[in-house]
Amino acid sequence: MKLDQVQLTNFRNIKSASFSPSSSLSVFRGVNGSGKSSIIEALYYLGFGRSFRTGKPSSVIQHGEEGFSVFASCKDENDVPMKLGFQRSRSDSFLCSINGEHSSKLSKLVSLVPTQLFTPQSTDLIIGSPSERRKFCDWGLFHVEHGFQKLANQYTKVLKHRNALLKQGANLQRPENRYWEHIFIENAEALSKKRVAYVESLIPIFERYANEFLPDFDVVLSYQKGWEKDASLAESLVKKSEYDVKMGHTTSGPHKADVRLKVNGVNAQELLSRGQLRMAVAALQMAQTALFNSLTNRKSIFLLDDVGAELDAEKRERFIDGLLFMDTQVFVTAIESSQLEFIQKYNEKKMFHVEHGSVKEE
Ligand SMILES: Nc1ncnc2c1ncn2[C@@H]1O[C@H](COP(=O)(O)OP(=O)(O)OP(=O)(O)O)[C@@H](O)[C@H]1O
Repeated sequence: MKLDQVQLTNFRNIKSASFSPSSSLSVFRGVNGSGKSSIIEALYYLGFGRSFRTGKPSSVIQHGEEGFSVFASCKDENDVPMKLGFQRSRSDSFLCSINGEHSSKLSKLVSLVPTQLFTPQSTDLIIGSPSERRKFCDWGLFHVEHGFQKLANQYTKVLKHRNALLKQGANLQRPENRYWEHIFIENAEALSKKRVAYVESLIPIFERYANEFLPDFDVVLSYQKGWEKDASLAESLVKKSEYDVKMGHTTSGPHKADVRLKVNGVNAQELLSRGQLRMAVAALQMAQTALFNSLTNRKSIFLLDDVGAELDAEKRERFIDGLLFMDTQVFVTAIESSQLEFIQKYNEKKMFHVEHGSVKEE
């Protein structure tokens, strides 16, 4: 999917803006507060239906206005034109639209716009909680495996049910609860199997990028299933049954899984500098992009906000080179053009100047 026209209305300081991005690289330049990140945030809405900067959607709506909208026309993989949109109002309701058809279901829209984001905060993928890494893994699965979302939703439902039983002090090993335990294990193992297979496919691709971005380190990626290594989930649940009742929730299962990154044998954050952590994130996202391309034959969108922050010029160039090589549609923001001198070499690019919420092609 490539966006060829974008229209924003009442989005933060952008009253109304319309631009035609390059199918390859689009660069947005402007001073602090001009509206660059808002453009990235608006595009992110098409890929995720939410902001990456705030959990309060009303903060995104322009002061004094009732709602914002993001519309894009694009071409799908078979070059068929499509019109996509996302609107949100202060009453907290949202509406997605695909070729003029409105819906309050997000999954169809976001499945059409596979998007990844890299910002100075992206190191959270490594130093943040395991849920960040599960989300990363599930993004890939959502976009490559039809039916994955249904499986993940089903698991969340049965987990909730199991936790409710635990809160009531129920012993889940007793015969009257065996049915629920069976359903839980079945769903948990199905979800876990998908994740294990996905990370296994990702590892060799990631290692290639890690060698390129962090050549001085021995970087190892692995998946931890969320229960004892050498036991089955059923065995772990039996072992933890008393503890789970005491805690009032389930402490084994894919909701406790993690994707670990070890560098020279220790956790990545113990050894890598902030810039190196960013490079590790870049390698993970490049690997995800490459795997997505090879499994789906589709192309994705990559948003790079504030690319100058803590990535040296050579790494910035390597990152963007790699993404463009994979035919990704890349959107980049930067304050200074000096941060992106290397982009002179790309023939296919568009430069935009952002000033007080207005966007002009240069
Ligand atoms: N709901 C809103 N309505 C109107 N303006 C807003 C709203 N939310 C934020 N702003 C303003 O929008 C402007 C653009 O912010 P944005 O983060 O997009 O800037 P930026 O160009 O990325 O800046 P920087 O280079 O500092 O990161 C800021 O001046 C901000 O105060």
